[in-house]
Amino acid sequence: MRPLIAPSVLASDFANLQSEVEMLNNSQADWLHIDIMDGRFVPNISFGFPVLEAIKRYAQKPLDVHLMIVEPEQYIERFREAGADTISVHVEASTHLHRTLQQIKATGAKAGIAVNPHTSVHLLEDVIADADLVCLMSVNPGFGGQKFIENTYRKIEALKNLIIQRNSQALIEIDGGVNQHNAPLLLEKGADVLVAGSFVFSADDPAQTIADLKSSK
Ligand SMILES: O=C(CO)[C@H](O)[C@H](O)COP(=O)(O)O
Repeated sequence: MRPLIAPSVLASDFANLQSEVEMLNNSQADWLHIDIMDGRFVPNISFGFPVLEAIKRYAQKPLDVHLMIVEPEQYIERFREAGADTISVHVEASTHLHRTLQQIKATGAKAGIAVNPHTSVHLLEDVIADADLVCLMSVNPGFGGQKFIENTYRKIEALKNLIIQRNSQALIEIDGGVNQHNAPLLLEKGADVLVAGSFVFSADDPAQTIADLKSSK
């Protein structure tokens, strides 16, 4: 099956956000990946509700919102109101992850779990059946343009096994350092969704780069 492609808006030109979103509307992108950083969970601050609402005004595709924030449960409803279609919270930031996944679903959004590179996917054993998506970080979160961490391939295999064992419907999303070179092996190992920021937005032709990723095999 062809992968879902979710370009990361973090790497776009914020001074021309409307035209960047329109480019994505006219491309083969499936979702828009939106990174929310609070300067506490990660050592960087990106943007918040007003920018998400602005993106939503122009986006014709689902918004896949990745919360890199502490106490994400405090803001779930507001992110949904601002336009999120999928909301992913970090397992490392969620004391009551099962409850938070139900809270996300109660808003009508899809519920995702994001996992840092150092965190074992086995921690998800008892919640994987409640997740619609697992976002495996293939860089340490906080910044675009970092080098892909090779151990991610092994984690995809372990996660895929867990999903099968627990009869979960969760999609596996890979986020960080994704490019045309590592995409084929990521898909072979079991990835369903590829997030790509700098690889897409630094290309001469971002829409063509998205199309190339979409036809990776
Ligand atoms: O979550 C993120 C950073 O925390 C970004 O989505 C991710 O890094 C994608 O950017 P790039 O493709 O440039 O690595």
